[in-house]
Amino acid sequence: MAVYTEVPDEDLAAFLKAYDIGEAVSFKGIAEGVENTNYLLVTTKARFILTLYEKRVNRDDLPFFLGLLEHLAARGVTCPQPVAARDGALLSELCGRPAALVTFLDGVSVRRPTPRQCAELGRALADLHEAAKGFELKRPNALSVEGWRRLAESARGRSDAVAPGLDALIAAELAALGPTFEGLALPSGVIHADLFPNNVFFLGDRLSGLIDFYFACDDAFAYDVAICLNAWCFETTGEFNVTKGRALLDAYHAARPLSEAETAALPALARGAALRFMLTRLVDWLDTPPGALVKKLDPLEYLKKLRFHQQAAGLGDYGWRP
Ligand SMILES: Nc1ncnc2c1ncn2[C@@H]1O[C@H](COP(=O)(O)OP(=O)(O)OP(=O)(O)O)[C@@H](O)[C@H]1O
Ligand SMILES: N[C@@H](CCO)C(=O)O
Repeated sequence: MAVYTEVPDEDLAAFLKAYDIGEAVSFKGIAEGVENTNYLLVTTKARFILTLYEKRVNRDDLPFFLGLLEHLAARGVTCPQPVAARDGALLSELCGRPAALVTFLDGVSVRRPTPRQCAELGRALADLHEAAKGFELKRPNALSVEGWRRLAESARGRSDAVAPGLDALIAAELAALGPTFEGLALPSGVIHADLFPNNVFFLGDRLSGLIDFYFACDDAFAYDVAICLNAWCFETTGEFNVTKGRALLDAYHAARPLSEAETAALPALARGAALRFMLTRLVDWLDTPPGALVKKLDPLEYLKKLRFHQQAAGLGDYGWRP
């Protein structure tokens, strides 16, 4: 579930008065997602997604996210477009939360992507990196090394209950990866930073849209590639699928060639990306009260990926060469 905030009918009606989007025909909470509250709103004119921004989204970041969607849509990326109220505002307030309406995208997300779909994703990621160039707002990555250290601190003394030895492993990874990440000087710009299969829509094998830009930030493009390798190219059994990895990297590289420095950094970036998602999942796992109506994501899935990257000797283990 991700309906943290129930919107009473009268509040919705008052909210909609500010928009010129027709009369509401239906309004339903969307079960998927873990971060924000999302509703599907159908009006006499079109379908929309109404998002109420919850705990992890900082209100000050919303102009970045909504402005980015406008910038990308104007450059041919199929992503939700913010809908302005009559007074031109993209951001509003509903039930005490910041709220925005965006356009509805057609398509379905896939659970087990095929190599063909990994290739589509690779190309779309490269196009996204190119299209975001020139976006004037900046947002540092709050979940880079400093963020990992904060998460590790919050889990310290509790993580061994999730997996024996996890506290020590996290400390060792931070010591090994921290300086590497802080010293990276790779081509950077706006990255999505959470482009998991549930945030990508397909119509058949054709990628039809990208959603959920609420972790987007300025960071190394190759780090975004590494996040996607983790999210798209491992099997549910925990093995890295070299065919999917090759498909994703070939397609990305064809659209935005990776430099030598970027390719050399990929294994370390993938290891850092695995640590990042393991940590956010771990802290959510530890802090979510039993019985809370939210789907907890398994930190151990990312521990397995992290172990794969720890043992990888180089790009050869990913089955790819530029
Ligand atoms: N513009 C859109 N068009 C169509 N469906 C959408 C759109 N935005 C969101 N959805 C639907 O709502 C669901 C949740 O959205 P989203 O992924 O943005 O939520 P979230 O809480 O930020 O999730 P998470 O961070 O866990 O991925 C999506 O899986 C999708 O089904
Ligand atoms: N994509 C994230 C959750 C949403 O931010 C994960 O799978 O851990």
